[in-house]
Amino acid sequence: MSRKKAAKGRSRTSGPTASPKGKDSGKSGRGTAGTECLSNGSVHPSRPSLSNSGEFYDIAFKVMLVGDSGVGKTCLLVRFKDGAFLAGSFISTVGIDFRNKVLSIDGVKVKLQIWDTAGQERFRSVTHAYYRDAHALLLLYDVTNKTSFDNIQAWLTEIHEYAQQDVVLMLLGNKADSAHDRVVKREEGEKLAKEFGVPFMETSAKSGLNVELAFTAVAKELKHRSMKEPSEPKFQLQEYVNKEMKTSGCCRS
Ligand SMILES: Nc1nc2c(ncn2[C@@H]2O[C@H](COP(=O)(O)OP(=O)(O)OP(=O)(O)O)[C@@H](O)[C@H]2O)c(=O)[nH]1
Ligand SMILES: [Mg+2]
Repeated sequence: MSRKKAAKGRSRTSGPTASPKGKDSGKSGRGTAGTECLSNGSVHPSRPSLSNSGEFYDIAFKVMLVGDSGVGKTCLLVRFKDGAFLAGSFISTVGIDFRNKVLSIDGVKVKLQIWDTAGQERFRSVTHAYYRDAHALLLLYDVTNKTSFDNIQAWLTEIHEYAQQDVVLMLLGNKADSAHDRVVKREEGEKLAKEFGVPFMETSAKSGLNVELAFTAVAKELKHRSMKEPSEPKFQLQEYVNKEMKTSGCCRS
């Protein structure tokens, strides 16, 4: 539905042509009446639109989950969307999928269309096509997997190559619940994020730690960017996250 509208407004290039296999992808046409495209590509209706799940929303954005295979992208999305954890055997994502969720941000209904990408190398060319359409990227590593952390720099290079220049980016160290298996300290994540000027926090799809916060923070940033009055101060994503964040450690809350 709004995907095509949003893609039209992109400053660099058009959106992906591959047909998504997300839950709501089959239904289209509703929710586009009365919409206008902002220069940043968000769909900003002049009156509320109806999402395919039947919820009204005022503004819509695309968020993409990226990172190595197995870091927990699908689990993070399922936790956020359904409040559940996908325990048991790991089923690697094939290609790309999306789910929608409408959040209420400062009285505005913000629809996030969240794209869950496959982390496996063989699907990279598929996911590259979707980067340019994303308003925000959540880049994940797994705190129990050093390689996934070491690969963050390569992911950032890829993001700079394929995503919009002004894309909202956040680094997430997932599986923070796995204290015994942890090999990447929170401080290492913080240091890397600072080096690249990216907001950071640790999450757990298993316990739910900071999952809602990660998506809410991104939604707030996107909403502020597109609806902010010129006199309003810029939204400080990392500051907001620091204030709201819960940590997995013993001593910070
Ligand atoms: N302990 C713990 N395990 C997790 C967490 N998130 C995911 N997992 C486990 O990690 C494995 C991989 O999770 P997925 O969400 O499927 O990983 P993915 O990043 O989507 O992987 P691809 O689809 O291959 O890119 C699964 O066995 C999950 O149960 C978490 O926060 N904590
Ligand atoms: Mg997956």
